[in-house]
Amino acid sequence: MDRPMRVAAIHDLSGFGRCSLTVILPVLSAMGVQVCPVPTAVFSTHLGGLGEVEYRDLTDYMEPALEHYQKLQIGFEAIYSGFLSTKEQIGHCLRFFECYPKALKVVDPVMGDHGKPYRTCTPAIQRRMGELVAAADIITPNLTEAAVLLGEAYPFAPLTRAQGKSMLVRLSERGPGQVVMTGVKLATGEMANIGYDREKNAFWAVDCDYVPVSYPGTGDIFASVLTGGMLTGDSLPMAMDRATRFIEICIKTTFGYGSDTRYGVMLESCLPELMRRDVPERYHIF
Ligand SMILES: Nc1ncnc2c1ncn2[C@@H]1O[C@H](COP(=O)(O)OP(=O)(O)O)[C@@H](O)[C@H]1O
Ligand SMILES: Cc1ncc(COP(=O)(O)O)c(C=O)c1O
Repeated sequence: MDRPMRVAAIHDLSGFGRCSLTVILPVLSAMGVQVCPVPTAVFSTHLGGLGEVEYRDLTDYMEPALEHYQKLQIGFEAIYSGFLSTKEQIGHCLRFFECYPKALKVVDPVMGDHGKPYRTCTPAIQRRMGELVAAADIITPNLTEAAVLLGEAYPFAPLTRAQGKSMLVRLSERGPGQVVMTGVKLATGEMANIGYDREKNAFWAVDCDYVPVSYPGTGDIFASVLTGGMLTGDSLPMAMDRATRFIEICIKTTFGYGSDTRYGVMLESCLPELMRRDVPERYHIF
């Protein structure tokens, strides 16, 4: 190949606060993957507690941008979607999928956290997100999003291994051959990222060294490192492990400095870690 792997990244652009395209671009570039951002909206900051946000919707931009790429015969090895603010944007993501049938289709179904949908995530978006998930190869819901996709109540109690596996399998039955659930509290007391590969009939877990603080953008960093790993030769558990370990470094660094949590993790100091490409070995069979 005469160029790096290339990803169309369909997400919002939050200017301040280190989430969505603001972290996805540097993460994938550091991993040697070219990103073509397809912004769905521009926000002055993310929506997590930084006051009245200045906002421009870009739903109308998505289809013409796709047509332009098609006209130029630009190839993409992956189409990766995240935070979507209107149900029409989900239709545009599906068009990207149709136009690039060979691309790896990664859907981070950003809809909520801690048992609650985000205020922008209307019932219509929740319904259509199911269609996008059905067309995906890999999905990366947190536990809240997994429950929404399955139409179940959020499980407040820690999950047993059997419950975790059952959720992974049932999500995979909706379409995607690989499912990774993030931030799962297990009955063993661990917090883990758990994954399932339907074709290989394999279940994986990577334990997280939990830090008692929450930052915006960690889900986006997780899914982008996972995507970068999958495009550059990692197996699913290796990519899960790489993503988990990298966020852990970002979180510990940021927590150590005691920075305002609303400003996100100190990605800039941690990016060199992603370039090392050591072989992950902390994952285990779930
Ligand atoms: N406080 C934390 N301590 C350790 N790891 C964390 C913490 N917060 C997030 N992570 C890591 O980042 C991943 C994604 O974060 P999560 O909060 O689950 O995503 P989302 O932002 O989509 O809800 C987690 O699965 C975990 O690996
Ligand atoms: C505008 C916007 N995009 C994306 C995200 C996703 O962030 P996370 O990676 O924490 O799920 C958020 C969360 O605050 C957000 O407000």
